[in-house]
Amino acid sequence: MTRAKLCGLTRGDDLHAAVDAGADMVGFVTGVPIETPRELDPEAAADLVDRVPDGVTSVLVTMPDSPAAGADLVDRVGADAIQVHGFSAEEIDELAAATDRSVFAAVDAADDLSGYTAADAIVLDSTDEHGAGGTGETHDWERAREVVADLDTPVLLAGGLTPENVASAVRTAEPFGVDVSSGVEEAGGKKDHDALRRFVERATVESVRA
Ligand SMILES: O=C(O)c1ccccc1NCC(=O)[C@H](O)[C@H](O)COP(=O)(O)O
Repeated sequence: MTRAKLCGLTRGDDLHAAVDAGADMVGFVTGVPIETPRELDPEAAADLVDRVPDGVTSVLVTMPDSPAAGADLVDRVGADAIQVHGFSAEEIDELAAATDRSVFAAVDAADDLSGYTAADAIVLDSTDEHGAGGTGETHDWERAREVVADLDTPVLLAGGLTPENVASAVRTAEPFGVDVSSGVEEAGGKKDHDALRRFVERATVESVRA
């Protein structure tokens, strides 16, 4: 069954709704050098991470200055996994060596991914000029399908997914999982609880049919 990662959570009631909707992974954005309504300070992220139930993977989403800084931050926040945007394959190697948490490499779908072998998962995203995610932009799902087929590493398809398009995305790319943030918001940083539920339902129903 396709896994669902619900990302950019900033409020306790949104976390609760994401878990109730059936999220496999929940993401919290901390330590990014761009303006985003989804950013939390590390203490607020740690507080939400503490409230993630067993069986749901907590993910720190960040853009650290160095692999060592990423390893320190994920320890401080206490998340199960660290998702890093904007790192080269060599920096992902260093991060994986510096932490015992899972490492998700968030990369632009157009990038060469062959070197990212140390990552536990690839988040295949649409990124902005800084390498940041949360863009709400889709990318070529046929190319994503080739990436999924070529890599041994699990791929989370991200970028512009919504409750309306996620079934088609899953059918086309057949990823290990899907990742959404802005497509399930009622306003910047605030999730629409009905959209969270519909997103997970449609992502997983489609994968059962496939
Ligand atoms: O959400 C942000 O503002 C953000 C900023 C900097 C780095 C990453 C960020 N978000 C990552 C995600 O929320 C998701 O992993 C992914 O990019 C999907 O975003 P969306 O296209 O909004 O569904």
